[in-house]
Amino acid sequence: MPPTLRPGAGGSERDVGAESAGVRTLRPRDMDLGAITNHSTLHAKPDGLVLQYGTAGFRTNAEHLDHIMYRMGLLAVLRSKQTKATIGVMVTASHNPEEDNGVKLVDPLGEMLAPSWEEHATHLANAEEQDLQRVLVDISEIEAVDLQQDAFVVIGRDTRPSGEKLSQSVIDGVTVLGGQFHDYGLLTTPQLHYMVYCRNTSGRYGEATIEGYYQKLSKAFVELTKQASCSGYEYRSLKVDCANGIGAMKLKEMQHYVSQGLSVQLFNDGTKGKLNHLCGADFVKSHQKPPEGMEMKPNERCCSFDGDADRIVYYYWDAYGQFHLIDGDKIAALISSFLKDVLLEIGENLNIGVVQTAYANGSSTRYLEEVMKVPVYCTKTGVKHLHHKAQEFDIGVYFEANGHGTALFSKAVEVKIKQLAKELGDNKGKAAKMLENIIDLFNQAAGDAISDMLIIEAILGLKGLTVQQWDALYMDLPNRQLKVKVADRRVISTTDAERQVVTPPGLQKVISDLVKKYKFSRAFVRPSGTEDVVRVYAEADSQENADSLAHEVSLAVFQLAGGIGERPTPSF
Ligand SMILES: CC(=O)N[C@H]1[C@@H](OP(=O)(O)O)O[C@H](CO)[C@@H](O)[C@@H]1O
Ligand SMILES: [Mg+2]
Repeated sequence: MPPTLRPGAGGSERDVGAESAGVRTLRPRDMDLGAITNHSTLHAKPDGLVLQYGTAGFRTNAEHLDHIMYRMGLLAVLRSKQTKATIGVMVTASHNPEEDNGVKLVDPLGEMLAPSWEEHATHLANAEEQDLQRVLVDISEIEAVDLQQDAFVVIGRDTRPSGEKLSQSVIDGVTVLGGQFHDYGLLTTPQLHYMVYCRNTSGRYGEATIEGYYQKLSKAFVELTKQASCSGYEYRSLKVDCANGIGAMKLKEMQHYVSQGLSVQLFNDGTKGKLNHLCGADFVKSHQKPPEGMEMKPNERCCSFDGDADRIVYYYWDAYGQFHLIDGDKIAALISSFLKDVLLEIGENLNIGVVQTAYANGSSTRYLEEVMKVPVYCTKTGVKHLHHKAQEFDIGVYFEANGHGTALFSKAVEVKIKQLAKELGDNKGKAAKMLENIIDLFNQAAGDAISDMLIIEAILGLKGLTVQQWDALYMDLPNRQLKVKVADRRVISTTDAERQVVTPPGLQKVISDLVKKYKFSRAFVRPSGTEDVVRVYAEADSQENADSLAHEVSLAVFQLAGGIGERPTPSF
């Protein structure tokens, strides 16, 4: 029996004298199902549209997302009630084209939504109008949500034109379920994660305002640059491609806080170009070439953010006109080697782990394991998997090859380093203070282009490393990524952190045989969680061989996994 209606929408009206939370948590006055349905008709779901909460939430053309936003507002309230904490909702489609948009929920400690709730999100998003009430009731029951509990939701959005209206639909969903909210408006994705983390740790992590974010990061950064031995102009200037996105606005706001230690020159700042079009971290990484709209001189250190500023990659032209990409793998190598050195200096033996995905370049894994002697772990694609694994170490460094990552420090480590910074003198004390600032500079809620950029700049300055020296840590194996269109990408299932195909039968054997034809080679395929494609990755001893292996694997996918449209042709 569905609960009866109560008049009026939203608010935080209490059901006085209700039974204690537990067995059946739903009571007539807890959810105004009538109002939920009425408002839902204003955010009607297009008939037959099925979307899935993927690697990074829902993402598609912005025109198909209004109902999703409303429903994610509803879900955020339930999650907030259940966790008794502030929940975040970020409206963004990251590196996707400007016409797209998307949404993801942020859990209490600034991390990605728990997997069981991703399933609820998918059910709720795909419920037909007449089933919406039932699905909401089901979720509340399964998760034993105490509907008496207050709910608080914070919302942020990137610069997409559709963002404002879609945020409004989220707010509609939040208020109709009686939730309170704060709309931060324009934010980078990691800034929203930061806000959620701050709010749920009573300000211990930082102040939950944009000013608080700038203050925390810039204070740590400026302290670090004071300790740097190299502070010449070339160490302080950096060119940044902002993908015509939110990163430009936020970096402009932040510029004067860090100007003492860093001078940034912004390109693709959104004044002319289109979001992510021929620029941004994803473009640079996948095309392995510089973005348009950036003036680069040989040996100048440059970097690119993606559309919502949670990824960063570095690069430069050498004196011979060759382009060098420094991706997430090399960022992880720089950071973990720096952390190892600092710990050695302090005399602390902590366990550091580096977490990667199958897309990590084979050379990076070899370098980390064999030269740096740090343990490396491989997880499935998607930051939530890496983040989760990284939490197992005293210090967990995680990066996707595309430049999304950060480092996590256990509470015990943070406390210990703070204490050592106070107690120790001389070089040990200096190193402990350095590490204390580095910890503050990392966004431990999520990978963050601004925070990562400041960390990299600080480390290069402290170590006196040029971009070429950093690049020379190891040589990437030539690699290629391709996409194959198939009728239903779910026919491909994988195991071993996505490095082996399970279905369709026979495909793995073909891939393994192809890989054997080349030297230093590796290849794998997996269905994308953000696009309707199957991704193919290959690496080998030469670019020609990597291209050729990737192409052959694409053909195998096309043939064995129901390819549609044109057969893949060699495109390099
Ligand atoms: C190969 C690749 O770069 N995949 C990206 C991409 O996921 P796919 O599931 O591959 O579409 O978008 C994710 C979200 O931004 C990111 O976490 C991931 O690394
Ligand atoms: Mg992004």
